[in-house]
Amino acid sequence: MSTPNTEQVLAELTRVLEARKQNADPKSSYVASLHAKGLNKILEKVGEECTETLLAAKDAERNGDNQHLIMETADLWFHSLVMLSHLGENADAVLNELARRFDLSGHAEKAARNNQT
Ligand SMILES: N=c1c2ncn([C@@H]3O[C@H](COP(=O)(O)OP(=O)(O)OP(=O)(O)O)[C@@H](O)[C@H]3O)c2ncn1[C@@H]1O[C@H](COP(=O)(O)O)[C@@H](O)[C@H]1O
Repeated sequence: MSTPNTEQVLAELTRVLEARKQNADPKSSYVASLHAKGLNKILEKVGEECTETLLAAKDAERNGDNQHLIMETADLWFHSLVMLSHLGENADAVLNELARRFDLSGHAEKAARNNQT
């Protein structure tokens, strides 16, 4: 099987996450078990994975091996997608927001945000 592209991976994961949220038994599905435990548990996992990712990045800088960092970042992305799903959103909303920012400098975007407040 060829390596799936970014769009295919996010689309398939989004489909599976939605199906697990709707139909799955928390005893057999980790995703369903997170939804059953509620938002605070999901946020706890996002926070944990965020910290683990930061530590893995520092290790990667020290030892030149990015493999652990990639695993931790995958955990962080996955739990962030479960968080979005729990709140009725999905990866498309984030991808659309990133697409909206194409060709917009980070400095200009930040200035526009500050002018809104
Ligand atoms: N991508 C993932 C994925 N990444 C990480 N994880 C799980 O996330 C958990 C977090 O890791 P931890 O080491 O923090 O787990 P833990 O210590 O057991 O967790 P806690 O006791 O602290 O809650 C592990 O159980 C991982 O297996 C994932 N679980 C599921 N998926 C995807 O979601 C789909 C649906 O999963 P199920 O709902 O389990 O069928 C799967 O087919 C995958 O595509």
